[in-house]
Amino acid sequence: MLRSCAARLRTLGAVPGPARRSFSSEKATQKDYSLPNPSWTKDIRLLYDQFMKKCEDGSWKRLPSYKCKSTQRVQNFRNLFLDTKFVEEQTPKAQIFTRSLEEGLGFEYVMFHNEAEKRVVCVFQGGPHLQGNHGYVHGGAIATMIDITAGTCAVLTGGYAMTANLNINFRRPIPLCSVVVINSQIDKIEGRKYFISCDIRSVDEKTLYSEATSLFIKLDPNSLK
Ligand SMILES: CCCCCCCCCCCCCC(=O)SCCNC(=O)CCNC(=O)[C@H](O)C(C)(C)COP(=O)(O)OP(=O)(O)OC[C@H]1O[C@@H](n2cnc3c(N)ncnc32)[C@H](O)[C@@H]1OP(=O)(O)O
Repeated sequence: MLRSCAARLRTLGAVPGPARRSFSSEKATQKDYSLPNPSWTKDIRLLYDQFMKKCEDGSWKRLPSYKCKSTQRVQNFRNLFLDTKFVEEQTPKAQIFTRSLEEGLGFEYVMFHNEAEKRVVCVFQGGPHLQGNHGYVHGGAIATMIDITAGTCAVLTGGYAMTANLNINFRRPIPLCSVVVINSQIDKIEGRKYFISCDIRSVDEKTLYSEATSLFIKLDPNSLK
């Protein structure tokens, strides 16, 4: 399976040659990485198209995704929660972890948000550099995807929040280079606490790969700096 995955990526030009690095130094920081690219398989394109159709009546929205982008939301976060010295010295080098690998090799995904249902769905294709056990996606990569999907759900519902607790049951291993659907929804809000559940299923919904519950705490500007 890994061989076919690498061959497909090579055909698509997504596997780097010896002189290229895994971590990209490209300047295209304004590129929207949630749009289809040549490494996307038929499955992720199909789901992308289905969700884009659902976006037409405004009930769902595709969420753009950047390596690093200075949006108003990011500026506000910096002002409220980071100290000035850190911002000046470190944030110019900062990049979104899940967008740091070369196209097709790591985290390929697109998220959709349904505001009325307080749900975020992420369509995810785990590339060959996310291997844990042979032929399967690493559990840490799965946890990362659950965290960012649930985290996005929390932030879009309640504002800046951080993961306080994340419990995952890994039910079935996720084959490398396959496409899965990560579904997150807010179960309960208690003050600053956002309880969010998440599951990961196969495209045909028959296989449940992972289930998770999480707690996100809405940030208090006075408690972080
Ligand atoms: C368009 C695109 C949109 C983009 C969106 C961007 C999405 C990005 C997504 C990125 C995703 C990536 C995300 C990441 O990678 S987040 C990275 C991993 N997480 C962290 O590093 C967080 C570290 N922890 C903290 O900083 C603090 O503990 C926080 C901020 C969480 C709370 O400290 P704070 O000082 O503020 O609050 P408090 O201590 O007064 O607690 C408040 C209440 O909460 C209860 N409590 C606290 N902890 C726990 C616990 N573990 N279990 C159960 N309960 C807990 C506590 O008992 C209290 O309850 P009560 O006594 O009031 O009843």
